[in-house]
This record gives sequence, C-alpha cells and structure tokens, in this order.
Amino acid sequence: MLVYKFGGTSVGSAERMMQVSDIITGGEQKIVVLSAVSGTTNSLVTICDAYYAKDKTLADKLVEDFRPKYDKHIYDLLHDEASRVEANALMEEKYALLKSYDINDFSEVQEREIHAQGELISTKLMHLYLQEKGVNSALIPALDFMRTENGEPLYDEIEKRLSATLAQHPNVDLFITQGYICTNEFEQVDNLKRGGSDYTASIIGACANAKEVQIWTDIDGMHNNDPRFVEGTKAVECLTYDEAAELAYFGAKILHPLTVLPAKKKDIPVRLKNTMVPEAFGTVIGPTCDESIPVKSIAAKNGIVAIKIRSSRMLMAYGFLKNVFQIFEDYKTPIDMITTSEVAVSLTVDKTDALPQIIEDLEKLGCVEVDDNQSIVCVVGQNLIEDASVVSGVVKALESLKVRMISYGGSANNISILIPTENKNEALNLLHSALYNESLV
Ligand SMILES: Nc1ncnc2c1ncn2[C@@H]1O[C@H](COP(=O)(O)OP(=O)(O)O)[C@@H](O)[C@H]1O
Ligand SMILES: N[C@@H](CC(=O)OP(=O)(O)O)C(=O)O
Repeated sequence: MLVYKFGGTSVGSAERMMQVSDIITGGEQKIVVLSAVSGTTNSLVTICDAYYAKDKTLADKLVEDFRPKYDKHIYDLLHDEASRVEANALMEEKYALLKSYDINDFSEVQEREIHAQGELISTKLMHLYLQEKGVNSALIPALDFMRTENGEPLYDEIEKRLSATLAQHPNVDLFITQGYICTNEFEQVDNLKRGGSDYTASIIGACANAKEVQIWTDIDGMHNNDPRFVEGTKAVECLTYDEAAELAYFGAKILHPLTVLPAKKKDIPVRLKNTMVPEAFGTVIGPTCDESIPVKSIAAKNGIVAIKIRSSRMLMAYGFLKNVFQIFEDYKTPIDMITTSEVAVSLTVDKTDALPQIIEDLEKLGCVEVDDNQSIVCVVGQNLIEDASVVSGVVKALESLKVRMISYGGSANNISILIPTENKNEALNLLHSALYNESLV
C-alpha cells in the first residue's frame, strides 16, 4: 500500500486534477489524500469570521463568491452530463449548508463543520472525474475513520476503522479520502489544524502500514532555503526524520510540523514530490541520510515573542528555572528557544494568547522584558555541533544584524538564531551565501 497526498495547489484547477489522476492511476494499491482546492479553506475561514461578526449578508456574499470558480472547475473537469449534474447538485447543497447557520448561535462546532467542506468538495469532484474516466476507485469518508481525542490521533481506533472501511471495497486499488478533517471524542467534525492534510497522510500511512507516504505539492521537494525569500535555492535529496521535523516546525511551509511523527514510528519513508514535474526526484525523508552535507536547509518562523527574566535571586541558586517553567506550563504555553546567564534567562514563545497573565506571574520572580516581532531562523543539518566552521559561518554571516539569542548544542541537528522579523529575509539570504557558496557543502 502507498499513501499519496496532494495539496491545495495540486487540486487547484481542473487541469491540475487531471494531472493528479494521471499520477494516481495504475500501479500499486493506493490511498490518496486530498486537500481542498487552493484558496477554499481560507475563504471558509473568512465566512466563519463573518458569522462571528453577525454579518449574514457578508457570509452569504462570500459563499456566492465560490460560484464562478467552482462552475468553471466543474465545466472544465467533467464532460458527462450525469457527472456535471451530480457535481452541480453537490455544490448547491454546500452553498445552502454554508448559508444555513444562525448568526446568534455560531460557535466552534459550526466553524469546524464549515472548515471541513473544502476537502469534502475536492474529493467528490476528483472521484466523479475518476468515475467518468472508468477508473475503479472508491471515495472513503475520512470522517468515518480519522478519530482524535484532545486533538491527538487515536492510532488503534483509526487502524481498526480504516481496515474495516477498506474491507468494504475488496476489488478496489485506489481509494480517495479527505485530508485535514476528522471527528473528535464528542463525535463532532474537527480538523488537524491548518495544513493538516500532510499529517492525515502520515497517520494513514502508519495505520495502513504503507510502504511509502508521498506528499505531492507545487515544488520539487524540500529546498535548502525558503524559496519564497531566497533566489537560487535547490531541492535536498534526503533528510532524516529529525531534520525534516526541525525544518517543518521552524517554518518550512512545505510540510506540516507533525507530519514525520507517525511515519517515523513505523519507519515509513516520506517522499516530497512535485505534481507539475512528477519525474523530478524530490526529497526522501527517512531514518538515515547522507551525512557528508553539513547544512541541509535553512528555515524561518515568524510571530515569535522573546521574554527575558532577570533576577539576582537566580545567582548561585537552584529552583529558579523550575518556577519560570511552571508558569508557562500553567498557561499551556510551549517554549521554543532558551538561553541563560547567571542572573537572567531569555526564552521565546509563539503562542501568545496567555501572554499578559504569564508576564504578570513572571514579574513576581524578577524584572521582565518583552520583545515582539521576532523570528527564529534555523539552520538544520546532521552533527552541526561537530563542525565548528558551521557555527562560526553562521555568526560571521549575521554580524551586521541585531541577533537577540543563539541556541547551539541543544541538539546536534539545529542552530537557532533569534532576530527581529524585519531582518529575516536578509538573514536567510546572508546565511545562504555564507553556508552554501563558501565551500561548506
Ligand atoms: N524549504 C522549503 N522547500 C520547499 N518549499 C518551501 C520551503 N519553505 C517554504 N516552502 C513553500 O512551501 C510551498 C508548498 O507548501 P504548501 O503551500 O503547503 O503546498 P500544498 O498546497 O501542496 O499543501 C512551496 O510552494 C514553497 O513556496
Ligand atoms: N485545506 C487545509 C488543509 C491542508 O493541508 O491544505 P494544504 O495541503 O493545501 O496546505 C488548509 O488549507 O489548511
């Protein structure tokens, strides 16, 4: 069994869906996970905002805005009258549903139901196209088997439900299902957070004991720097699970941060592939990878807040850090980076909903300084701590910038640098020139 996942851009038009169909048809048995047509989930989020703002006229208008896009998509994709009628009826049903909510009784439950519609639409359209082409395939509803509790996948239950679902289609080699969406412990429609279809594919891969999970997107694999901000980046052939997890966590948008976890549990390779250039090798993520390249990639994450707590009570004392960490635990706020001196500790967070309360509590321990609009730039590779030229290259490359924190040695795979967000693009470019063009690789 193989698991393929196609992102929003890969199903973003009729032409793209046809390309997907060519890639998935034939060969080994596959479960194909689809995201919503690109832009759809963002629009669904905006519709929810309108409901929360009690602006039903705006919500209805935003729903109607889908119409020209999907009319064209269906017209270009489907050519049998019967499948066009079915697709149009599906869309009318979805428009009616999206307009049916009560502005005075709108909460997270309805919001999550709305967010789920994009994947339900894209998979149905794809399946209609496959049926029209005579491809033997089955549409299997993720809401029947993707089960979570407290936001975590219930692997045993998913495995059981998935195998029961697959067993209902004994002669089928191609299964289409929705990424991102699931049901939770309250039997409500829920989701795996934005970008979560990658995670769906990896969970399904682990539960189906897949040979490989392939994430098909609009670029030929994980690049050695963020291609949105740096010119001349190139695809990395392989990454270890840990390297890929660091890059995804620290901003490499190509991969949802949790994607590698389920695959790693079962040692299943994850391959990143380009839907538009299927013959390109892509990137393979697995337990091992070529160690001769010190720096594999550079990524950056915005929206970081740095907090410094200075206290003379820290001097020669123990237990101070425990008290600091306890405050973050009390407010369920994870810490990303941390550096300490004898009288101060600096740390970063990207979850800021409880920040005012956290600061109030920290002020009982010492003097607190807060810097927002920060970014973590992260240099990822294997055994970085054994190669002093890498860290010296990083420090030298960024000497003209206002570096706020450096974290080195926490793991062998990662050097993290905190800088003001306004310097992020410059930092990515400076590191690119320093680490790739000056014979480190
Ligand atoms: N290091 C990186 N390597 C490759 N792509 C990256 C990297 N960092 C950011 N990206 C961006 O990730 C995008 C693909 O991810 P995403 O938008 O989630 O795709 P999809 O629509 O297939 O889910 C690419 O178009 C690219 O701009
Ligand atoms: N459609 C969802 C889930 C997803 O994973 O999308 P994509 O694969 O296009 O990033 C979102 O936009 O968040």
